[in-house]
Amino acid sequence: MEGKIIDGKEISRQVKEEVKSGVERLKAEGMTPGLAVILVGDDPASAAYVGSKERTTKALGMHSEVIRMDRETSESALLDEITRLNGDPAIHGILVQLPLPEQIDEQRVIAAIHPDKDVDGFHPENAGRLMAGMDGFVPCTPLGIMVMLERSGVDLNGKHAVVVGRSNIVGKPMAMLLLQANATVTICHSRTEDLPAITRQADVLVAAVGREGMIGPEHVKDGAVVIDVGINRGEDGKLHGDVDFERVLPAASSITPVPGGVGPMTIAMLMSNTLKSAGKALRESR
Ligand SMILES: Nc1nc(=O)c2c([nH]1)NC[C@@H]1CN(c3ccc(C(=O)N[C@@H](CCC(=O)O)C(=O)O)cc3)C=[N+]21
Repeated sequence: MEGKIIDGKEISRQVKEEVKSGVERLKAEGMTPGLAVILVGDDPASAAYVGSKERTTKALGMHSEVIRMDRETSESALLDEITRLNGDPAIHGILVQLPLPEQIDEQRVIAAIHPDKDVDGFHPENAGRLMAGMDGFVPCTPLGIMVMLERSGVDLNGKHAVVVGRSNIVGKPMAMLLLQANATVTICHSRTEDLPAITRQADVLVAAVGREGMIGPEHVKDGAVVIDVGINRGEDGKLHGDVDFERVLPAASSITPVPGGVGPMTIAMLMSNTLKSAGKALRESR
């Protein structure tokens, strides 16, 4: 292990370099991986994320298509767009930026994406595959966290991993991946009684609650590895994690910062999932 602060930016750079080489190999075989991102509405944070995904996709040599739809767009118009992309051979990954406006049912939209193009790993088929230990797309944030842990030399075997948060996007798949890596896993959430008593048992603590600075030193055992999934835009306009970084830092054996931790890994794994999808499409076309 190197420094105490896990450098997500640096690890994401390495992953992206590896993806870039993979893209070059596929292109030499006549296959260009393609990612389509659908953005509904004009929320500035969502627009910024989509812009960053588009830039990264192009920088790695992949084909990028961004579809911007009006905030008033109907669910059926969005479903039609997904159906078109499901049938487009130049597109290997489809991502619908969340959250969606309230007239649109997120679950129905996610279920409409072909599971083989679901590079977010949000489709129920991929969720089921993860739970069953079958190959499929794994959600980018938890997958990125596993890569960070591996490349920082964190051994999960037999360790107690505590995940705070039970979303389909982070908490639940994170718990599955940690379990697969032979950790003993506990999932905590907003109704958990005496949260600090449980998180203090964690050798590895993953905070995915969505509340700035929620995890303080009283939640952390000495020597724990602390992973901060929070992306809260503070009143100061800056990004803050779910972990009170400065106060938790002394106890942690290693810790991810925000920004520069989990966020960049999420985008890197999206690129990796898109490459994986294109590789599979190429193999299946021969
Ligand atoms: N269908 C879908 N898939 C997603 O993967 C998805 C989504 N919807 N909706 C929104 C969330 C959020 N998300 C982030 C990705 C990268 C950073 C990231 O790179 N953050 C940088 C800083 C960026 C900044 O400064 O604003 C960092 O933490 O260092 C953050 C957040 C993906 N999401």
